[in-house]
Amino acid sequence: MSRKMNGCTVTNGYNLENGPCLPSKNGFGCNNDHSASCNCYKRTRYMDIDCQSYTYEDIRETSGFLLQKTKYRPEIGIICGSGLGSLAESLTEKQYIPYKEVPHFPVSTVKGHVGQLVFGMLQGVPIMCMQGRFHYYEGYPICKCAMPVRVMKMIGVNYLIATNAAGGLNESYNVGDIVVIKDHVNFMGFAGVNPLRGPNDERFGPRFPAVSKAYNAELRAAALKIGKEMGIQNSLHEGVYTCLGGPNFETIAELAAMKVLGIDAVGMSTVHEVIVACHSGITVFAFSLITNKCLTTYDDDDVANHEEVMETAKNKEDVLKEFVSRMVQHIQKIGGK
Ligand SMILES: O=P(O)(O)O[C@H]1O[C@H](CO)[C@@H](O)[C@H]1O
Ligand code: HPA
Repeated sequence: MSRKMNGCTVTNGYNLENGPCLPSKNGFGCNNDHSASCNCYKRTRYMDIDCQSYTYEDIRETSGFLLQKTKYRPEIGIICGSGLGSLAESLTEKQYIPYKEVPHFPVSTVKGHVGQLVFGMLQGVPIMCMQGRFHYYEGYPICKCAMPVRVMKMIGVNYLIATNAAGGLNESYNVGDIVVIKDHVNFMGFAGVNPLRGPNDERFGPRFPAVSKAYNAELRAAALKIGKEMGIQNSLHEGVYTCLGGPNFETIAELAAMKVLGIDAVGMSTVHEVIVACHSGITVFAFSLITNKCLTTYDDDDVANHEEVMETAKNKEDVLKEFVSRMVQHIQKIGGK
């Protein structure tokens, strides 16, 4: 079926001459004629509709905009998971920048993800915090979900603290526990859904990055030590996380399969951010808050739901703020500013 979109004829979502026809970006990058001189054309001519990566220049435009807007020059970035936006509230001298004001940025559509950047100080350290992240199930291509990590890097961020809400599949986990992520299984990547898919611009990182050490060992060890100091060692674990496409929670059979594969915590985020961080040379620390137990038998009366996820996150707010704050202090000690 053909129709007109942004001045070009689109057939089943494609402008047959120039590749997918992107909506106007409010003057950023697209001049709407979709000719060879148009960034939309340049960005998409080699790619299919699911892989409209941002160019280096796009990311420079976004980071340039932010650097102009804020006096902060953070080396540490934090991504707040579902219901964990309050982590950003620990910052002092806060400056809020809504995503909708930032060129090229997606907007948040999920309950529990405010949709703004928060710049400020934590433990005397400048921080850039995402109060709201992007998930594949929202309809964004996976490279778009991970794009803010490239922006962080260009702003000067060298350490990423990625947080998420996750279901606990490991039977020893309880609701409210913290899992320091030591590794992930990229299920979506098995099917080719990877934020690095598409032409590689070496200025972002190498074509074939190693991700076997994605979750920094020194920071993981520090987190376990901090947990001990806080007296939460019995509810603190190290484990393997996986990201599924969502938005539905998992079936019993899917969970049974994942258990066999050694997965401890199940979510719908983080992996794409960590891959892009790793690609761009950012040191990663990530953890899950276990917001619900994965239900693995057919006779369970309960079912997973987002309200429970949000409620658990709210209940653990204070301990998580303390945990993150101590991690920031540690990172500053070992080299972050
Ligand atoms: O991973 P975060 O963003 O913390 O959110 C998790 O919680 C939501 C489901 O309740 C999903 O978005 C899942 O990914
Ligand atoms: N499954 C997937 N994602 C989640 C869950 C879950 O049980 N809890 C929070 N995010």
